[in-house]
Amino acid sequence: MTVQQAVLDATTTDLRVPALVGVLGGGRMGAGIAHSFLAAGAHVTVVDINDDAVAAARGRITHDIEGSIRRGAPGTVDGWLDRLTVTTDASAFADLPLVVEAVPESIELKTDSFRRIAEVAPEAVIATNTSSLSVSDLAVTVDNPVIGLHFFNPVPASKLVEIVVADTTPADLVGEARAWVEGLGKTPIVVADAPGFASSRLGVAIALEAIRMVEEGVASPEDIDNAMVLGYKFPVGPLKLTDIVGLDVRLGIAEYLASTLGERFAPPQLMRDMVARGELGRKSGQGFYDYS
Ligand SMILES: NC(=O)c1ccc[n+]([C@@H]2O[C@H](COP(=O)([O-])OP(=O)(O)OC[C@H]3O[C@@H](n4cnc5c(N)ncnc54)[C@H](O)[C@@H]3O)[C@@H](O)[C@H]2O)c1
Repeated sequence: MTVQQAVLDATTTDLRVPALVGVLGGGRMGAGIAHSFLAAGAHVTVVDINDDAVAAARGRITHDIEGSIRRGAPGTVDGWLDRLTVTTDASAFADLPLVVEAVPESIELKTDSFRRIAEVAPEAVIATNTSSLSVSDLAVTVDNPVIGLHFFNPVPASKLVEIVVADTTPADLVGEARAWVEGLGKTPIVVADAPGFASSRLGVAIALEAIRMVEEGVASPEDIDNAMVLGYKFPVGPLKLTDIVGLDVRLGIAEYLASTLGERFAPPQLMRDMVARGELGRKSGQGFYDYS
């Protein structure tokens, strides 16, 4: 289907997201983001780095589509796939109104990616899925309008999207982004471009205090998690969640927050020791809990 046909289609349907959406990087998050926009009726173009990555991205998105159809979403797997293009050719982003950047978390890689998007789509809104980098620092590399759209993992099941407002984000784009997120069936929260945004900052703060409590022998990991699950209705305790996210990942975030927001985010010694021992949580078989 041509771009023009797609736009024509969109004018006859009731889309609450842009009719044509690009996603740079079809990994864990990019594939989920592509799936969400497909579910909302958009035509989605995913660009990844080589043929293997393209095949893997297509596989992840197809898997998510099959899940949606199984759970009763309208249409057929093939019908959804007709609206999906996965390619290594970034010029496929030409003329798209929105490109979501979901490449790995590296400032060099992301600024380079922003420039590549701007070259082929100088008018596009660029939305970054960064979980920790400054959106304002990324935005200065291009003339395009830029905003943060911080999706959560796994994207299909997560209802939250943080809209991160950079220094240069146009005010009307914040309202548009809210409408897009609602159009995806998710709930937006709007946050300033501060380190850790809202979710990582608060989530990591609670986890660090829980780890200090284990370190000080206040209670066992199970009992600390139960305090929050049963006492405060957390769906998962802060230590179990740290195991799921990965102690190394959370250590990196804590170090970044300590360097930007101050000593209150300094990682506890127990956390450093566990990471040094390779106790990274669920993925390594051992964290605050034993998964072996
Ligand atoms: N994984 C999470 O839980 C999570 C949650 C929220 C936000 N994020 C953020 O989302 C972003 C992506 O994370 P992820 O977990 O999906 O990573 P990932 O490693 O699963 O996927 C990254 C994808 O980008 C592709 N890629 C690498 N270099 C590229 C390039 N130059 N051009 C095009 N594609 C390229 C890779 O081939 C891969 O498919 C990061 O900024 C991360 O911080 C991750």
